Amino acid sequence: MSTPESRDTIRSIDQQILELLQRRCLAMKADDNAKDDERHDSVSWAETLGIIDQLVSDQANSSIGKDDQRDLLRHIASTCWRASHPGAYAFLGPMDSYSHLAAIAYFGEGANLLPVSSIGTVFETVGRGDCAGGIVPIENSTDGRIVDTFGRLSQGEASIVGEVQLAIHHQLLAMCDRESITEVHSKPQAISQCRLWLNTHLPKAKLIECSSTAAAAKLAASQPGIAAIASEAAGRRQGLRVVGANIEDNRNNVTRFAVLGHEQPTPSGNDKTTLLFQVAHQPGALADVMGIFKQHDLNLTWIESFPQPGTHNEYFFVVEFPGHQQDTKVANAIEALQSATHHTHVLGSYAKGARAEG
Ligand SMILES: O=C(O)C(=O)C[C@]1(C(=O)O)C=C[C@@H](O)C=C1
Repeated sequence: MSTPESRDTIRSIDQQILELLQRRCLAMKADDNAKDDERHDSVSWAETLGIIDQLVSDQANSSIGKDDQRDLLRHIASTCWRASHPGAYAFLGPMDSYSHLAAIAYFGEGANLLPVSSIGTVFETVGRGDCAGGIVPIENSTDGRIVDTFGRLSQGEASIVGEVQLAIHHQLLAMCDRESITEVHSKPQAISQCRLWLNTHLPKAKLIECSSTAAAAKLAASQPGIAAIASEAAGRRQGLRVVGANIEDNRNNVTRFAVLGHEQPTPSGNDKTTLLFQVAHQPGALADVMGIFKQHDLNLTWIESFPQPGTHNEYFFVVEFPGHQQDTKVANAIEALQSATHHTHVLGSYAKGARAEG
C-alpha cells in the first residue's frame, strides 16, 4: 500500500513534468519565431531526432530501457512540435498500415498524421505543399523496390529528408478459422513476401490484391471467409483473430521507407545521399558514370534502374551512397555527374535511419 508521502512525491513529480512540458513547448515556439531573424536556423525535426538519439545513448543506467526512453522522448517532442508546427504528415492508410507504423516511428505518436488512399497521393499532397511531409515505402528486403514509389520519384515532386527501416511481421487475420478461408487479400508486396507460406498452408485460397494491408484488414472484418495479410495492430483495431502468426517467408523482412519533405536537412555526421540520373542510350554510357563514383571514392550501397515513362528502352537509375551533398567529395561527384549525364537530380541527403520494430 502506498504511503501518503510517496503519493505526494509522485504527484509533485507529475506536476513538475507538466511544467517542464509547458516550458519545452514555449522554448520550441521561441526557437521557431527566431528563425525570421536571418542569422538563425530553427531546429528541424531531423535534428530533434538526432539530439534525442544522442541523449538516450549517452544516458547512464536507468530503470527505463533505451527503446522506451527514445519512444517517450519522441512522443513528448512530437506533441510539443505539433503545438508550433500544425502541418500534417501523409501516409498510405488506413490506420495501422505499415506506412502508419513507419510514420509513428519517425514523426512520433504526437504528430498530426494523415492517412491517404495511395502512394501517389502522398507525393501529391507533399508536392502541392498541403502537407508538411509524408512517408512512402521504397524497398523491401524480400521483394525489392516498391514500383508505385519509383514511378513518382522521377517527377521531382518532393525531396527525401529521412528514412525508416521497419521490421515487417505479417499476420494472417480473419474472423473465421484458417480452414474456412477462401480468399486472402492484401497489398501485392505483402502477398509476395508471404508467397511460400501461402503456397504451403493455403494452396487453394484465391489471392486478391488491394490498395494496402490495412484496407485488407477492414475488408476481412466485414466478411467471414476473407482473410487479410496485415499488421498485428490492424488486426486489433478491426477485432480480427490471428490465424497465422509471422507468416513472412524471410525472418529478416525489412521495408525501408523514405520520408518526404521540403527542407533539405543539414549534415548529421552519418548521412546518405540518394540521386537519380539518366544517361545517353549508347555503349559505355553507364560504365562512364560508374567511373565517376569510383574516382570520388563513393561506395554505392544501392542501385536500381527503372523505365523512363513514354520511352522505349530508356532508363532512369537511382543510386545511394554514404555522405551528404554538402561534403566536398560528394559535391564534386555531383558536379561531374551533371556534365556526364542527360539529367542528374539529387533526391536527398539525410541521416541514415535506424531500424524500428513494426
Ligand atoms: O500496405 C501497407 O501497409 C503499406 O504500408 C505498404 C507496404 C508496401 O507497399 O511495401 C509497406 C510495407 C510492407 O512491405 C507491405 C506493404
